[in-house]
Amino acid sequence: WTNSTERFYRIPEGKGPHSVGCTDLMTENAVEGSFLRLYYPARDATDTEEARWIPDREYYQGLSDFLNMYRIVGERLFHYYVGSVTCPAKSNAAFKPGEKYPLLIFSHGLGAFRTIYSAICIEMASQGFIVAAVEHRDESASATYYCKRRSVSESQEESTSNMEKEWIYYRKLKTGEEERCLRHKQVQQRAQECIKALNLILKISSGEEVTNVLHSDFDWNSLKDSVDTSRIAVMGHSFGGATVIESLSKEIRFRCGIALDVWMLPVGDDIYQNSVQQPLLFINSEKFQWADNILKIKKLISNDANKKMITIKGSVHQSFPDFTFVSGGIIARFFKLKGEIDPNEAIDISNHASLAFLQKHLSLKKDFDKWDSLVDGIGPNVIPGSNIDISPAEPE
Ligand SMILES: CCN(CC)CCN(C[C@]12C[C@](c3ccc(C(F)(F)F)cc3)(C1)C2)C(=O)Cn1c(SCc2ccc(F)cc2)nc(=O)c2c1C=CC2
Repeated sequence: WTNSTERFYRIPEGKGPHSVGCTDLMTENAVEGSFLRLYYPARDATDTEEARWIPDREYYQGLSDFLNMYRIVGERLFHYYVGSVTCPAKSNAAFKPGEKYPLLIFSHGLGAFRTIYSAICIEMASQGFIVAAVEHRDESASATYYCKRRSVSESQEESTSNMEKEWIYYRKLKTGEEERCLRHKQVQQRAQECIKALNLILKISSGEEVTNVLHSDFDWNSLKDSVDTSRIAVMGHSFGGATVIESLSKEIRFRCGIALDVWMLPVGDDIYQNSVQQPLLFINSEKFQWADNILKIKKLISNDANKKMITIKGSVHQSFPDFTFVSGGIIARFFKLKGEIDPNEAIDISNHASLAFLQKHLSLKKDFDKWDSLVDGIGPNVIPGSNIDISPAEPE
């Protein structure tokens, strides 16, 4: 939330050569369907307006639940402070045809949902990626929904659309419930949803007709032959980082992965038996990580030159989601939404390292290799490996 001096806090625009559009896609009228926000290179358009950052008020209710606030308090606070925030992508703007773009699948964190990593997704789209930010239905999102077809009798007049939104809210851990077990089950579902989203986007690129149960005037046929099917990667934050690891181990078409401040708890032990062959970049914040988590990352990296870890100095866990840009003052400090490093600087380091890593492992023909040094942890505010000391304590 911004007080008067910070009213200019906005989610940063993409810095690449392309304008960015975004549109929502939901298939099937069931929880098993796909739900994603697509960010894509768009034709320059002045007439289209920016997309709403948090599109439904139920997301505020879900965030209140997740943050253990009373819904009537949280819902109004969020509506008042961020209800009018837009993300710097043109809603349903015309897709820019003409080249095949690499594809990025993005997986959100615990208590998050598909729209709140727009700074990362918009930057990637502006640099020439098609980005599908999936919304998980594993009850780890603050809120999500699917469209249930209303029975004929209920939909009174023709005018009211015969679709109603069936909301699924964040599932808290029950007392006595073992967290690792729940999160391991959820990460499997999350990986399946990333693979389903991949198949859906490939189906659209192949020219097949898909039904979008969310009626928007976006022309999905314009995406025919738009995806470079040999250049596909998966990216995610925290729980979404664990989803990256699980997705790589299950789907070889994901050529590489990027895990932002990964939460390793949900990852099963089988992963450490060389189940991840693809290149993998871990980009950590300075403050979130702890020894056990770093140990698991190191076990996964173990002497594989294509698996790397870097840490952004002065950053925090919330340096990756968008709240770090739209918040300020006491709230930002109370919830640790910003680190010592300027939020824009932190996200630039993360995005530039990501682009250099993607160029290398997707053999892109771009100039992202100018940021190669960041992937080796060389540059301002970045270090190789982790700042967490895990050397086993010397015997007293
Ligand atoms: C409350 C008790 N506890 C429930 C388990 C939540 C504890 N918590 C720290 C929080 C998230 C916090 C947050 C956000 C956003 C505002 C806002 F006001 F700006 F909206 C405020 C306060 C509260 C910082 C996290 O869960 C951190 N975390 C996250 S945060 C992802 C997220 C969620 C909602 C957002 F709006 C933005 C980002 N994603 C993960 O995958 C994992 C973890 C931890 C392990 C795995």
